[in-house]
Amino acid sequence: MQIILATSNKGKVKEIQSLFKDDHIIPFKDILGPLEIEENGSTFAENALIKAKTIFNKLNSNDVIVISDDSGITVPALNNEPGIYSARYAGIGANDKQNLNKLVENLKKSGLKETPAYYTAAIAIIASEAKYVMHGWMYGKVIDEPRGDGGFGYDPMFIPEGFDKTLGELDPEIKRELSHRSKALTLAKPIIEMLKNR
Ligand SMILES: O=c1nc[nH]c2c1ncn2[C@H]1C[C@H](O)[C@@H](COP(=O)(O)OP(=O)(O)OP(=O)(O)O)O1
Ligand SMILES: [Mg+2]
Repeated sequence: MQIILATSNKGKVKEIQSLFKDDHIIPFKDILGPLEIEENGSTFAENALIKAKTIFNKLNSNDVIVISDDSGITVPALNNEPGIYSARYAGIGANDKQNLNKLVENLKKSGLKETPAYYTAAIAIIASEAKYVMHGWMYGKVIDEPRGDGGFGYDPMFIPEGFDKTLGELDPEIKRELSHRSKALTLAKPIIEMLKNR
């Protein structure tokens, strides 16, 4: 049984592999090469399922477990932007830095130096005759002056609840314990164990 990760995001690969130290988790690119997947769902869960299903179908094997992650940041004071559009906030094909800069600009335009925000992760698992989605959230605030270069994406502007440093500045171990991704993957773990052993 192979465990395949249906993501092209290196930051996610690193975090997910570090949460599954005892398993060999293979990014799909190592088997299928690079692939663009259209994420046209209207929720994190739908998009996670689209990614996992696309890779599961391409692999065409009953002997794989495919895991995907669809995630993003939501800022209630900005009409819940960017939410499921986090990866394309500054336009289709935008990189992490451009997306972060766009969120910083929009905070400044609204005169918000800081405001509550949260990350959501939907983790989908697809295997032969099996389909699951789990969610996790991390609450905190975003600031209009990004700090640090740890993590990825919007991390330099996100301060988790109970801290005064951004995820760009904090030890990666703290994100590993608290993140939306780690919470959803904690729920995913027993399901993956069951699928490995069935
Ligand atoms: O822990 C996080 N720390 C910082 N930023 C984060 C995090 N989690 C999601 N994000 C942001 C990055 C990206 O702007 C969007 C995810 O978009 P999303 O489509 O799920 O991922 P992606 O396109 O980078 O890779 P892929 O679809 O191949 O999994 O939310
Ligand atoms: Mg994506």
